[in-house]
Amino acid sequence: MTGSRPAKDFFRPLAVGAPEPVREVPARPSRAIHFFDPSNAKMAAKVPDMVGTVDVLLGNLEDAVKADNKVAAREGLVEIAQATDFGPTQLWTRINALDSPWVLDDLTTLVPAIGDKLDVVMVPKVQGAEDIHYIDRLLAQLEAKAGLDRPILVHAILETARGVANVEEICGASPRMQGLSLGPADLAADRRMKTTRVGGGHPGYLVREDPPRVDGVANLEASRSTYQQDLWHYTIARMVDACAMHGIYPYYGPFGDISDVVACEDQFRNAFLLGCVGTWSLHPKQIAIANRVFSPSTEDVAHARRVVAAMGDGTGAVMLDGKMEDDASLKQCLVMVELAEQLAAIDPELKAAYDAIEVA
Ligand SMILES: CC(C)(COP(=O)(O)OP(=O)(O)OC[C@H]1O[C@@H](n2cnc3c(N)ncnc32)[C@H](O)[C@@H]1OP(=O)(O)O)[C@@H](O)C(=O)NCCC(=O)NCCSC(=O)C[C@](C)(O)C(=O)O
Ligand SMILES: [Mg+2]
Repeated sequence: MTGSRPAKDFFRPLAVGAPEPVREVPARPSRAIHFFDPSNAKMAAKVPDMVGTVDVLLGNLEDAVKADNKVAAREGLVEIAQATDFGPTQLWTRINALDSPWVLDDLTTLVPAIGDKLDVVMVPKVQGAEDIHYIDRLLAQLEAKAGLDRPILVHAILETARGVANVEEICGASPRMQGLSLGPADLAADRRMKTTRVGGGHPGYLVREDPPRVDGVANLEASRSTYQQDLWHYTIARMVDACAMHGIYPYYGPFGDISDVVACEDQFRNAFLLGCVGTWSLHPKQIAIANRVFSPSTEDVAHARRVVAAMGDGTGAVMLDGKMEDDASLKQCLVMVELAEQLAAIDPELKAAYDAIEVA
């Protein structure tokens, strides 16, 4: 069984006339998912000029949009999407939560009006496979009615303890599943964690080095180094495994301290190293950080290409710079090389940088 459907039915459209589900989620670059509030005139005005500068533009309809502006945000998104040629940039939306009074109108308005331009619908506060099944069927019905020829994909935000506990079944609930993001603010609240920040670390979450000992007696008065730990490590790691298992993509999420660009970059890089393919950008200045962090460095690409070249048919073990490389490290390097190729295809600056690498 795949989700609650037998394997033979998993890739069948869920409504007569709906497009065929995808067999494999396309690996489209999505280093930054840039959030904007379509009801905010100043933000909305900036969107057309952001096309081509960011991998994903996301019209946000849920939290951070005032209740009084929900209709204006929905209508604003329709207007922007109809008036804009998005070129290589993907258009996503975050709909309101499934238990909210707005979500049904979000979907029944957006799919007929701009379904042909929407790549992904992000669903907040997903608790389990049943939430994805609901969206899956509804999207199929709306796609069929609108005569769409490709399915809109679904991205779930992990922001409840139940969602985290059910993460594997959420990822496998539908062929529409494109990926997952961490929702650290709602998740912290739901878990009764004691951080009031939107993502990022916390100075209280640390380990301390052992006290020095003199003649076997600990000197508890001595000053000792402490090391801040990552509050989100467990959840991101679980998310990465669940996504990899199902062939879909994990993303970090929001970093709310917009002014702290250094810590933002660190948090993004931790997620990149653990396997995430991208993150969110809440403010234009976070786009460059995400693009930089989620693009392999030229040093990493150069090393990866050297290993690929040195490994010949891909089997056996070789020494490079005093280090052993073998079939498995080759696979690690291929991850880097393939990502670099995908990004070079849409980012001319990166392409030039990667093309300039000389394999020693
Ligand atoms: C943080 C805020 C309030 C600072 O907004 P500001 O106006 O104070 O910033 P600024 O630096 O003064 O802005 C400079 C210029 O950039 C514009 N601007 C500013 N931001 C954007 C943007 N995103 N896109 C396009 N343009 C933007 C802004 O309008 C202004 O334009 P101007 O020069 O013409 O005056 C603002 O950036 C913002 O509202 N960002 C989006 C916030 C958002 O989407 N939050 C929801 C996602 S996080 C979340 O939901 C949690 C989660 C996952 O659910 C869970 O963990 O549970
Ligand atoms: Mg949230």
